[in-house]
Amino acid sequence: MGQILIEAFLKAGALGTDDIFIYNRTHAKARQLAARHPGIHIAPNNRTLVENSEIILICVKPLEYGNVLDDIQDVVQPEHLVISITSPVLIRDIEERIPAKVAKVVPSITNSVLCGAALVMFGSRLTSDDRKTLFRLFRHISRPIEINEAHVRVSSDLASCAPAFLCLLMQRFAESASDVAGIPRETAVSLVNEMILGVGKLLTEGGFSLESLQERVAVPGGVTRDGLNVLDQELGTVFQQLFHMTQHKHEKDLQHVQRMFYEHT
Ligand SMILES: NC(=O)C1=CN([C@@H]2O[C@H](COP(=O)(O)OP(=O)(O)OC[C@H]3O[C@@H](n4cnc5c(N)ncnc54)[C@H](OP(=O)(O)O)[C@@H]3O)[C@@H](O)[C@H]2O)C=CC1
Repeated sequence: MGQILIEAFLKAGALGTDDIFIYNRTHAKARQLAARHPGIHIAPNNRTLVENSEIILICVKPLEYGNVLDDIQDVVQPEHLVISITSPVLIRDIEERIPAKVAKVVPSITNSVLCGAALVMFGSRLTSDDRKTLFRLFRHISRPIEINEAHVRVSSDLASCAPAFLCLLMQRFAESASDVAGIPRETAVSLVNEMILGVGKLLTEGGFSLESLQERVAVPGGVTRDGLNVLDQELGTVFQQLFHMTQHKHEKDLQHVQRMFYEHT
């Protein structure tokens, strides 16, 4: 995600390569990224990165947060803006460990094409100017939407996991078309891909809502209306089950991450 975010900010012209310092545990990965974007600075460690930066994005897996905060806690200052991109590490737990202003922004792979939402949550130390700075930065690559941290899991499901969920649904959709009606799979996939792009535009730029688009396409007694009825009946509680699973996993992850996190204090 760190790489995706850097490349999105560069693509959008929000930052120049000279503005960016990176550090990665496996140094070769940082070198590869810097080689692709000459001008990016490679820091030798997390401490030096912080000493050279105003805004710091932590893009490691949840269980690595403790290590990164250990690395930086002596050098990070109250004026630094530290942004976490992970759901199960709570803002208040980071604030307890470092004196910086802390925010959480959960991006989505859709941000790599400068689309989709970024979920924004503010810690207690950000001023209104800091909030504007953060929104301005992420507006270059996404539609930043402020959410309550208590809803981070379900919001991430909808904004960040959903590209994968939707691709599975669309894959099944195309495969079934091929199985039942004999259309070549590649043709079915191309039709579905183009349709999804069009639906995205209709919902974001075309003035349609989820409901009004269904109404617009489905005429009473027509095949779309019958298709909607089949979907309505057969989908049952599948999405409720999905969200129960992610909520349950989030609770377990929170407990696990918090245990690991406080082992570092
Ligand atoms: N994947 C997604 O779509 C999304 C992910 N996220 C969040 O982003 C975070 C990262 O996920 P993702 O990019 O998929 O994970 P990856 O494992 O692909 O990337 C994590 C990177 O962090 C590096 N790293 C680990 N420990 C340290 C350390 N102590 N100091 C410096 N670098 C370190 C790893 O280096 P090494 O090469 O040595 O392993 C690796 O390159 C997660 O917390 C996830 O929840 C948020 C939104 C969407």
